[in-house]
Amino acid sequence: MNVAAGVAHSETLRALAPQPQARAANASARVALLGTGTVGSAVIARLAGWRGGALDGRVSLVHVANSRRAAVADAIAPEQAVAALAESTRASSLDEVASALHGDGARVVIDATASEAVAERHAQWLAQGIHVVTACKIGQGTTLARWRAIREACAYGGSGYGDSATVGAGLPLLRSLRELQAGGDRIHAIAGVLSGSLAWLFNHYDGMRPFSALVRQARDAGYTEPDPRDDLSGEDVRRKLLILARAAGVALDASEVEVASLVPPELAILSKDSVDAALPALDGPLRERYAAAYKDGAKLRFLARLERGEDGKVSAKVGLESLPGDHPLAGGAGTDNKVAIWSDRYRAQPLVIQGPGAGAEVTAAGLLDDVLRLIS
Ligand SMILES: NC(=O)C1=CN([C@@H]2O[C@H](COP(=O)(O)OP(=O)(O)OC[C@H]3O[C@@H](n4cnc5c(N)ncnc54)[C@H](O)[C@@H]3O)[C@@H](O)[C@H]2O)C=CC1
Ligand SMILES: N[C@@H](CC=O)C(=O)O
Repeated sequence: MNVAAGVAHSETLRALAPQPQARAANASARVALLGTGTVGSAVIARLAGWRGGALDGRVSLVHVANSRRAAVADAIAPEQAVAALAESTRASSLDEVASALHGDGARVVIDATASEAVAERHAQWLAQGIHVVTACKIGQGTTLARWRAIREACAYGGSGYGDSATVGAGLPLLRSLRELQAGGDRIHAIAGVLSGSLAWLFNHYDGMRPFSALVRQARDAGYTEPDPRDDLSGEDVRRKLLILARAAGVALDASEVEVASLVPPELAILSKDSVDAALPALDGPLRERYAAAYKDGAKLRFLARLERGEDGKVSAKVGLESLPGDHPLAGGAGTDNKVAIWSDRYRAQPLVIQGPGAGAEVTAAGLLDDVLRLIS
């Protein structure tokens, strides 16, 4: 187990980095938005809502793309972005993002996709001095090599990585972990509900309505991943736990997280298009889990746990647990994430952070907060 790998040679890299291009102080930041689905559309709507207010003019949308098309212009009015994209005949190409951003002002890519191909580019953009703000966890929450490449590219390019939306949909989780450590604390343990969709499902499931019907409802409300099996399998929570662990100084590998999936094998093997019809495969096993918990007066909660012993040994696991009804982590409503953090100063009573952990609007707000922080 590697602990506290951190950013070994970031200082050296920063010294070698090209000086960021001088940019006009009053220029709007140039922003490329990748993804116009649930989260990307909410980013566009929030930008449109800035019109006429204090934040008007802080950013210019210069590139808006989904997986098929892109609209590129010197300033795309957010109100026109959806129509501009629909009318565009330009094919979406990740190769064109950096050139579209060229010009005065800070440059930012907002990743509102769930795309491996986009995540693979994060480090390249960062190394070019382009800030990356992401809702997608595939950048920092998969391999250690990619996580390290992102850290090193930030140091090299003098750029920033906005990741608040990757865990807790913008809740001040990563920020708090970083601030505790900046103040000299060592993080001892983290435990809690990290999935907004699974929180919503287990807050609503009463053993009567089929669990699969609730999964469809959570998907339609925009809480699940594009493929809800990414939530139900625990993979999304594993990624979030990896992001938290790495931010807490634990260079955890994905294989070191024990994951108990809720997806039965017959559902796991299907193509994405066949998933909806097969969701009822979830119903029987979850009815049984619910009945057993109910008999004991317990509540089902999908939890992530990370513990670091004094000797540096780390254990990490993700899965459904049956908690006593009055357990502190059993509380919350809707899509609430609820996360307890133990550190040097919070030894006996943890710091607890709770709030909505999924949904387009909170996620878009988290992304744009990061953009504003990075360009100011
Ligand atoms: N829905 C939520 O509550 C939250 C979602 N997230 C993350 O936000 C991301 C987006 O989620 P949704 O909006 O729900 O997904 P979605 O499936 O609604 O939208 C994804 C968008 O990405 C686009 N896309 C895919 N590949 C692309 C490429 N190469 N270039 C440009 N665009 C590309 C698609 O065309 C689509 O417009 C995911 O990574 C998810 O984990 C994070 C926090 C909360
Ligand atoms: N699908 C995710 C969305 C936010 O990251 C979740 O359910 O938490």
